[in-house]
Amino acid sequence: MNRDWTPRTWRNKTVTCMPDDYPDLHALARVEEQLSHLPPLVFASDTRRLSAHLARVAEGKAFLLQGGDCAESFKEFTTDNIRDTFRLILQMAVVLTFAGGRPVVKVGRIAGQFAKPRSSPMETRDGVTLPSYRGDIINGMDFDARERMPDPRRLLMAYHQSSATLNLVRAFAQGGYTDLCNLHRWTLDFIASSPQGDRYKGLADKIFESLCFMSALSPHPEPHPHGSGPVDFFTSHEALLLNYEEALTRAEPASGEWFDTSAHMLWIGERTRQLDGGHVEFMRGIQNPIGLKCGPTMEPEDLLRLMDVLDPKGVPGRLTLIGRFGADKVAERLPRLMAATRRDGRPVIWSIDPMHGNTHKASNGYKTRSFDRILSEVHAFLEVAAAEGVHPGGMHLEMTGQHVTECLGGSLPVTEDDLSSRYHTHCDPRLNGTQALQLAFTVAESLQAPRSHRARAA
Ligand SMILES: O=C[C@H](O)[C@H](O)COP(=O)(O)O
Ligand SMILES: C=C(OP(=O)(O)O)C(=O)O
Repeated sequence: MNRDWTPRTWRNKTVTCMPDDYPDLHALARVEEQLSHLPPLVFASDTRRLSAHLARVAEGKAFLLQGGDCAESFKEFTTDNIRDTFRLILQMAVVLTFAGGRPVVKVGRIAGQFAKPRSSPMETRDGVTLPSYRGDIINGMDFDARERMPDPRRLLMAYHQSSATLNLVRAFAQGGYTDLCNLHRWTLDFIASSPQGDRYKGLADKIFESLCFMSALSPHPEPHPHGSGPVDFFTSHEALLLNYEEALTRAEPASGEWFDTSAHMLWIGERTRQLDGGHVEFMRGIQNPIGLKCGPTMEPEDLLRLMDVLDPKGVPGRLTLIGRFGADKVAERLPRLMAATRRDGRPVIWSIDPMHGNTHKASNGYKTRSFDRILSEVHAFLEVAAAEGVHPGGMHLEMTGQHVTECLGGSLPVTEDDLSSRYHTHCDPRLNGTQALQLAFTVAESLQAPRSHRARAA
């Protein structure tokens, strides 16, 4: 246990990307106090179970799929949105499990992903400058001076929405709500129109046949003919707003160890990973499994020093390194980091976020990402991992089950002209359901190849 750490020690450090313009600091302190008495959102026992699953990923015996909204919002809080994201993660997991022959650990960017780090604290439109939108837990998205003012009541709203979201997700997960039949229906469109259609179709058909076979064996008839019973599904978000995280951090009665009960897994963003900063200070003391975004400016020495603070003993499953370099930089920047961790020997997980290094502005002004570049970064990650002899442990995606038009391309191509039709994200562009599933199939193919070799060799 860290004797010099408490949930508040981050307050003695410099923090970046947190709002410092609350108009009423007493109101903020009252809300923090209120939050600290509210029930935990997740239990330490469930968080420990995720750590055990992640330890298997670290051993190369499982794969981590982490995905969901860029930013959850109060406006888009509907049963359909939650159900569709949950179902999409399950469907992708089936594809990856079938192809990779390894269990997939399912972690949503959900039930707490409300705070966003921004490149610029201010935004100017038509000569008017206001504070940037920082996520619904801090301020509002409308370009209006009142909305853009940080409001502490939003912390409570985010807590309650997270609680309701968790309630729904637990019900889906426990009720065996998997509806995997849809996998086949969902794939049909993109399989038909994709140049790689036949390859995907072969895999989709095999999966569907296996699901039908399992269904025939199942002693449970309707209502979940192709469900696989309860599933383990975990939540995660970026630990950006440290006063919120502090208020939800509690000592486990039996062990006295500290758990951040706002989510099972938390991660440190690319903009807040300073070794001596408040975010690293906070994260070093909690027992939750943690993620660390690793971007193109990170040097091997930076990474090893961060590992010394965040995972000094090399606990399997404790630390997931989430690369996010960009398709044009990954092949140059990733190998030296992977080589450094391999030489170091601590059993970290390597995962890839192919979203955050691949954002650009379309000619019509929309912030977007190209599916081809996303795919290219994932492929490069798999190739580098193979060359370095490191397990490609996971994938971290901004995605939604909704049929949005936010990222360009895919086999049912979204064009620049389509972007305006269903662009609903509150911050960055997400893969839609079809694009996300196509990505899962493509990765599955790569994971399948070494497995087929193993099977033939046996
Ligand atoms: O999701 C991540 C960040 O919050 C986002 O990429 C920042 O975007 P910005 O550069 O528009 O501020
Ligand atoms: C802000 C994010 O990513 P990054 O820190 O990698 O930019 C994110 O994942 O929401």
